[in-house]
Amino acid sequence: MADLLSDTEIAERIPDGWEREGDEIVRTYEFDAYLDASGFLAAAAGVAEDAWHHPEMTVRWGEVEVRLTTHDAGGITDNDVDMAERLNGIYE
Ligand SMILES: C[C@H](O)[C@H](O)[C@H]1CNC2=NC(N)=NC(=O)C2=N1
Repeated sequence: MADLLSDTEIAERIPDGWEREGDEIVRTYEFDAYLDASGFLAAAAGVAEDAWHHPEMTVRWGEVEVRLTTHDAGGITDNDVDMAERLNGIYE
C-alpha cells in the first residue's frame, strides 16, 4: 500500500493545475460544452480503472471537478499524484 506523503512532499509533487484541500488534491477541468466534459469523464474513468485508483468526479455545465485521495491510506499518496498527472495528460 502507498505511504502517505508529507506536507512538503505534497507541495513539491502536486501536478500543474491541482490544489490541496485537506486529505485530497482537487482540479476542475473546463470545457466548451457539456458533452466535452462528459467525454473527459468517461476517458478519465478508463484511466482510473486501468490504474485501479478511482477519483471522485462531478460533471457540471462545461466542467469536471476531480477529487483524489487514497482511501486505503487515509490521505494523499503517490497514487493520487500519479493519477492527477495521467488526467492532466488526457486533458488537451
Ligand atoms: C481494495 C481497495 O479499495 C482497492 O484496491 C482500491 C480501489 N480504488 C481506490 N481508489 C482510491 N481513490 N483510493 C483507494 O484506496 C482505492 N483502493
